[in-house]
Amino acid sequence: MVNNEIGHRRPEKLSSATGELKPTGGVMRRALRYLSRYRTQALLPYVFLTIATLAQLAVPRMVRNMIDAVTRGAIADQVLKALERIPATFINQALPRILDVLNYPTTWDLQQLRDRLSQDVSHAPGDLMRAAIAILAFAVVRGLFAFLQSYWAERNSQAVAFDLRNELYAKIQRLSFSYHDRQQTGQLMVRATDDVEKLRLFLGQGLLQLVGAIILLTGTLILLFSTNPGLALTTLWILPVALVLFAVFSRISRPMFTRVQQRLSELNTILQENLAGIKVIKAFVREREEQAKFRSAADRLMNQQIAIARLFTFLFPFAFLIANLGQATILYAGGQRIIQGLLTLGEWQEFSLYLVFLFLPIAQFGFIINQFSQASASAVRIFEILDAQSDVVEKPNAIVLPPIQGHVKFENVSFRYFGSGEPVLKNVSFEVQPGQTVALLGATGSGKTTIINLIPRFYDPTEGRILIDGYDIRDVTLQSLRSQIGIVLQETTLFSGTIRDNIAFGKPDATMDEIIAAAKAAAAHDFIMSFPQGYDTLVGERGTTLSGGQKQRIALARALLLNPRILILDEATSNVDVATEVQIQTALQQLMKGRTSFVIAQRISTVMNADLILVLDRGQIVAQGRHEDLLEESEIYAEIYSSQLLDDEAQFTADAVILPGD
Ligand SMILES: Nc1ncnc2c1ncn2[C@@H]1O[C@H](COP(=O)(O)OP(=O)(O)OP(=O)(O)O)[C@@H](O)[C@H]1O
Repeated sequence: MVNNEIGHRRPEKLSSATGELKPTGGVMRRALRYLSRYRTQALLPYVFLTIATLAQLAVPRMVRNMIDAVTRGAIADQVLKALERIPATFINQALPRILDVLNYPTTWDLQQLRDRLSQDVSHAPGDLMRAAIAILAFAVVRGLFAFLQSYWAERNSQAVAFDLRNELYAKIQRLSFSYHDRQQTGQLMVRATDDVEKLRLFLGQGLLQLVGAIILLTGTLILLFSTNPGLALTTLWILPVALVLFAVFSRISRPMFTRVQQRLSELNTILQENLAGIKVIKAFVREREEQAKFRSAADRLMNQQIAIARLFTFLFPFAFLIANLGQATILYAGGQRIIQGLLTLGEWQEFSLYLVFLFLPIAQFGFIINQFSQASASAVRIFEILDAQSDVVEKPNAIVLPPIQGHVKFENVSFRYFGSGEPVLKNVSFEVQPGQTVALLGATGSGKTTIINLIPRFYDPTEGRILIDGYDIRDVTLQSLRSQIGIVLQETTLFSGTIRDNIAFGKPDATMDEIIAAAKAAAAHDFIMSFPQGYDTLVGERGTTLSGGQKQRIALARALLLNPRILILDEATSNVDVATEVQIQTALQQLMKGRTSFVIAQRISTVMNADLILVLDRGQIVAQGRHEDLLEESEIYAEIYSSQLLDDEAQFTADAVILPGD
């Protein structure tokens, strides 16, 4: 038995539509690695931040110097005036006490004291000026480095977002069909845009704020304790209280942020489906219901966001209460120490300012934790995609498929879609010689599309194997395999751009002559030339709208340009008129000539001309052979022939009549 190991492989982690996965520290470490790719550039904002924070920390000390200079000068002035009014005998008696109270050496005489007091008075304006200039200088340094820090942080985080978006896009492109079968487009879009933005915000701002807050907190504590350990101790109680407060808030808010992302994804899914299916909605007059569906999703998103806003309106009053209590403690305990002569006015003010610096980082921690929660929830959602394993993987030692002849062999191929119990294909075996045309016939859901999806490895068989020119298609590189297979599906997708770009989609370096030749063979040249801009006519979302038949012929030209040895066609001509049908029919025959072609047949002519007809019934080949033989041998074929194809006979006759002269 040939068991396909790859076919059994399932994605390790299924991307959850609900995003209920728990964020882990590991994902954030991994996200940080994206930042560390930028090495020195990634460190710059942290260097600037440290300088700006140190400048910020210096300011209260300058304020203290300023106040102390002013009070010293003012007190000296008053003492000088008092000394002039008191008789010298009294002063000389009390001099040692006076010197002691003023903190001067008790051995000084009156003249020395006077000189010193005059000096204090005359120095005060200079000290005041110097302190003011220092405050200004520190403010300038802080502002300048804060600017540099923000600029580089933004630059780096944008670079990370750029990398992540590109990686996500590349991965989404690489993931197999079965992954996309299970994913909602809206979900993928939110992950590639909004989730990347959330992670970027944390890497750009949150992380920097965290480091800034840690420096500020540590610096403040060191300065407080070095100034007055006793007073510092009295303020410390606010640290644990604030930490508990913010921890509680972050715990409550974290799941709320995850729910916001889910609601946003739901809203996007509805929006995306509605935009893609706008015609169906209008045709079935479902605008009102769809609007209601959208509105209710928008409502759920809004409610979730309001819930978060409500939570945070509670946080601020609490935070301010703690800050004010801290201030009150400082004012009271500091005031007492001043009365006892243990603290200067300047130190009192310095403490009061540093207290703000103590509280600020703690308040920031609350926000940073929330930002971290949001970012890690988003990172989980992003890495889920990046880690998703494609069901169709290229072997590490895959070889390049050499130019093929087009011999195709299915050996006992069975296939089951992910999540579906019953196999959709059972023991399918057939062989096609180079250049032959294979027509696939069968009731709807019998497995025709599934068979053709296996040839370019959009899915891998669950059992059995497929050989092209004797190569197991799982042993060759996807690029070399798919580039030799041309596919024209019923539903034609054109991309925004010119007609020329669309034809050259699979071979961008094609010359204009090659493009025109392909268009002529696909019976598309004439209608293309009827547009004023010819091959430069814009199509796609904002360009000229082409008819179904025109789009199909562009798709044919696109496949023809690749000159593939194997061709896969899903015949559908129901939406075109007889003349176009004939043109397409001719183009198709042209296209199939000399190539191994697999056609999901709708037309009797295709079936009658086919070298091999595969009749499918519930995933099994119930008959195979040529038309004449099958008509005699297979009851089921005769039935399909009469019920599904015979109706086309009139059409076929009409085509046949027109064809010779075409
Ligand atoms: N992506 C998918 N995931 C799960 N099941 C699928 C998927 N695509 C098709 N199926 C199931 O596999 C079976 C075969 O589908 P397939 O599209 O191959 O039939 P078909 O013969 O091409 O039908 P039709 O003529 O209607 O296009 C069906 O029962 C279908 O429901």
